[in-house]
Amino acid sequence: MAAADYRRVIVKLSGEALSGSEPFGIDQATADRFAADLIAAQALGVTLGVVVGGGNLLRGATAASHGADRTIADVMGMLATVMNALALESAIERRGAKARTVSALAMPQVCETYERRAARRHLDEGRIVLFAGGTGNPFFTTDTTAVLRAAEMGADAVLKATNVDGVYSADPKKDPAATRYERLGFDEALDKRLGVMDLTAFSLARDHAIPIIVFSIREPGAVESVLRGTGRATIVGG
Ligand SMILES: Nc1ncnc2c1ncn2[C@@H]1O[C@H](COP(=O)(O)OP(=O)(O)O)[C@@H](O)[C@H]1O
Ligand SMILES: O=c1ccn([C@@H]2O[C@H](COP(=O)(O)OP(=O)(O)O)[C@@H](O)[C@H]2O)c(=O)[nH]1
Repeated sequence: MAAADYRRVIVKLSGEALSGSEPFGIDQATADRFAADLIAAQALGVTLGVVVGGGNLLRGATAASHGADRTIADVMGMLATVMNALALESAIERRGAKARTVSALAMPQVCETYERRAARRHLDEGRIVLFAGGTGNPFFTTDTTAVLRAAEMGADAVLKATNVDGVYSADPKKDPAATRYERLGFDEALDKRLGVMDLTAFSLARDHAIPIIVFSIREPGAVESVLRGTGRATIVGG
């Protein structure tokens, strides 16, 4: 299937990307640019769910390496994803499109609690659904959350929007000689332990035959270009 044929996708947005050129936190101008990008992608007739990370605010494993209790640190990481989702939700709504944050951690004063059927209905009705709170469990990542929600929502693909323009033979930030793949099978990604995504996420995607498209969110309009099949990206398992 060409990327342009996808009807429903889950966009995984790295938390780090939301800080824009700042070292930390939520950069409103960047949130606004992502909102514009998502709305442009939706205008192609694609229904969109978004899983946002929390790395711009807190990563559980990093906090634990500094002495925090891992499970508590992971809860803090999941709470960070809720803040990011709310920032994106309001940026999308400021532009006049409909968005709904649903959280795997119940916080009824803040947003809807994730429930599979209700979330599917929001997508069917054309709302951009922001899946917050990760899976709701420690020791998982938002990459795994994106694949999980893609399986539950009946999505055709996960679009992993990050700070690299695809999957490389090694981490391109550490190895300047690393070469970029255009396409890659799940087994190869798993066997070679290509670190762009965690192995739990890759294996869940393989089990459910959900392709993962990795691309850079730095270019404005990147989500739309990937959906049109014109953007620079690596397709894993497609
Ligand atoms: N084989 C690889 N190909 C591409 N990127 C890789 C690879 N191995 C590690 N990476 C790293 O994965 C990161 C992208 O994943 P992402 O989930 O957005 O960030 P993080 O893991 O820091 O939260 C990039 O910063 C990149 O340096
Ligand atoms: O199901 C999940 C998803 C996320 N997290 C926590 O939330 C943090 C932020 O998510 P992630 O690191 O995936 O964000 P990203 O790297 O995309 O910014 C993680 O470090 C974990 O501590 C978690 O505990 N369970």
